[in-house]
Amino acid sequence: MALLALLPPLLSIITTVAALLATYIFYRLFLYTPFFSPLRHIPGPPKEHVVYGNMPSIVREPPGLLHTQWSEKYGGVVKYSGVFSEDRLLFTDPVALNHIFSHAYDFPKPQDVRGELARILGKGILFAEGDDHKRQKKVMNPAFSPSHLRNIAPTFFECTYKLRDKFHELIESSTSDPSCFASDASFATYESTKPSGEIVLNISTWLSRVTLDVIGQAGFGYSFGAVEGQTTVLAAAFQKMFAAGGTKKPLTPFWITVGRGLGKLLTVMPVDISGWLPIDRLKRLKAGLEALENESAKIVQERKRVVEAEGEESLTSSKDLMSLLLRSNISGDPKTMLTDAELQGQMTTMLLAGHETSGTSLTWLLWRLSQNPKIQDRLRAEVRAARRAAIQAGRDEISSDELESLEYLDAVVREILRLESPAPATIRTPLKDELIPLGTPVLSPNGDTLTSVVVPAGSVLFLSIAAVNKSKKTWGEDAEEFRPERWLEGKIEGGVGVYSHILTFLAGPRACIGYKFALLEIKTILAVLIDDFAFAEREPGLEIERRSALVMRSLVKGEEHLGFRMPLRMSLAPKDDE
Ligand code: HEM
Repeated sequence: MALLALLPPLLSIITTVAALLATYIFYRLFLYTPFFSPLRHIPGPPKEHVVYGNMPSIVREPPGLLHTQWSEKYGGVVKYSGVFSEDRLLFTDPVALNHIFSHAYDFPKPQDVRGELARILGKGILFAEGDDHKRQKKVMNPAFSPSHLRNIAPTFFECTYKLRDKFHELIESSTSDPSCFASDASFATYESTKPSGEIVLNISTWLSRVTLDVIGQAGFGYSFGAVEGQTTVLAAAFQKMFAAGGTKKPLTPFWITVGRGLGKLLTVMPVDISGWLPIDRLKRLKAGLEALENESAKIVQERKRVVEAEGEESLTSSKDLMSLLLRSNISGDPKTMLTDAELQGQMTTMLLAGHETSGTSLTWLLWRLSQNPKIQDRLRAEVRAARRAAIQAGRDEISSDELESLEYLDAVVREILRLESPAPATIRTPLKDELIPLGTPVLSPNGDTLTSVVVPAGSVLFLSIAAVNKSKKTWGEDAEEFRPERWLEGKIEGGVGVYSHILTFLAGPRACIGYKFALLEIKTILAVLIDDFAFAEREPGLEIERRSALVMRSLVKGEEHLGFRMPLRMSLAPKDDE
């Protein structure tokens, strides 16, 4: 009876809450953005969908395309709608971007985009914020200095030689990869008609393996043996994660909305409930991350044990980044020392940040070269001339400094990093209301000229790397073309970034700490491979699609169901006198 008496007031509370919620949703969806949002004066495309905002066309088009088009049409700051009609600000104006990146600590990554990765990498530099980040960066900087990179350059060559030898073995035994073809029948046709000395390989798998070996060896003195086909616990963890991190189907606005809602929920929950959710992808990601965390902890502990048993000298002969970190941690100021958890966080961070990024850059690069035999020839001639000079000087190989001085190699690498940035964008949110200056004013919908914009605390700022790197204003009408020669034609004006006017490695205190490592790694792998091998498309004009899955991956158009791949024809490169 008593319970029954409670029913009417309970019902009335539920009705009131539901009515308030409905009113709030109506206000957010229909009234807030056009009439009350402080961002309503910023130009941008009309909202397409009441719940999904502009997401339907963003997911329909190739990654970054709409952001590039919007910034061309509306200017360096554009307002568009995300899921739940959340206002998003797209910034491409170089002055605005410099302001945001140079005040990096006032514009951290939003909590919900940090997601699951941050749970494991939380103690590493990528997700550290404020003073923690400054302290970690100070300890880590020496490990990425040019002099230290010179020391680890031989490791880059050693790992690449293993890949080169493997490719020779596969060409000699005429072993193509059947998974590069749409069907058994098309593989059989290729096998029966192929020119002698040619094979087809999924180049992205091999480049992913070699960059894993490089970061394992140069980063931690750890041998993944990925090119040789070994399966270590760490390599298996990676495999799990990247299988989980990518989806061959484009995400629909509905699933993006669910994903964002879930991300927000997970960040506000006091306990980690992600393992209980019946989502296979999340479970695999979590299992991979946990294995990664456990193995990293073991490696760090083993290193520390050796240092404790044998003294600091045990590190002197080791050239990997972790040894250097341990050394600067021991000899540095105790106040700035990294904790064990932070050391381990750096290891998982570098494995994640420094492996597939370089691997996919190389994949896109070999694809572009496969379409451009003339660029391949010019690059090969430059590398061979440098090798001949090194051999005449009594050395086996070109030095890292000589590699750095090769102009055309440098132009090719800059061009691929401009055009095919592994990360297409990043997101930031201001901690407090901010006034962001614009280098070029934009016109608001009511005709006012805006020379700066006020962004309230908590706004979502979408910083499109792709749009900046392909801006016609900076790069000219052929901005979308792969044309390394542009880097040899004189001074480039405009753009923004820590490296070469491009945003690929971002800018300011939160720019990629490993970018010089990545440049040397990419140049080494490319120089070794291009000297020995020639690359061509599987079929002339084969269409390749881009899909953003942690990094920008490749799919063959019409064969998307077969997963991320980059099938290329490979043969021995002609000798100089041929
Ligand atoms: C082509 C290769 C690479 C690209 C395009 C790249 C790009 C980036 C980008 C865009 C960020 C900033 C992410 C954000 O804050 O939203 C970043 C951060 C970072 N990268 Fe790289 N990266 C590459 C290779 C590497 C390598 C080889 C390493 C390590 C050996 C590395 C280590 C890091 C670390 C530790 C951070 C965090 C820096 C911080 O927050 O202060 N990266 N990278």
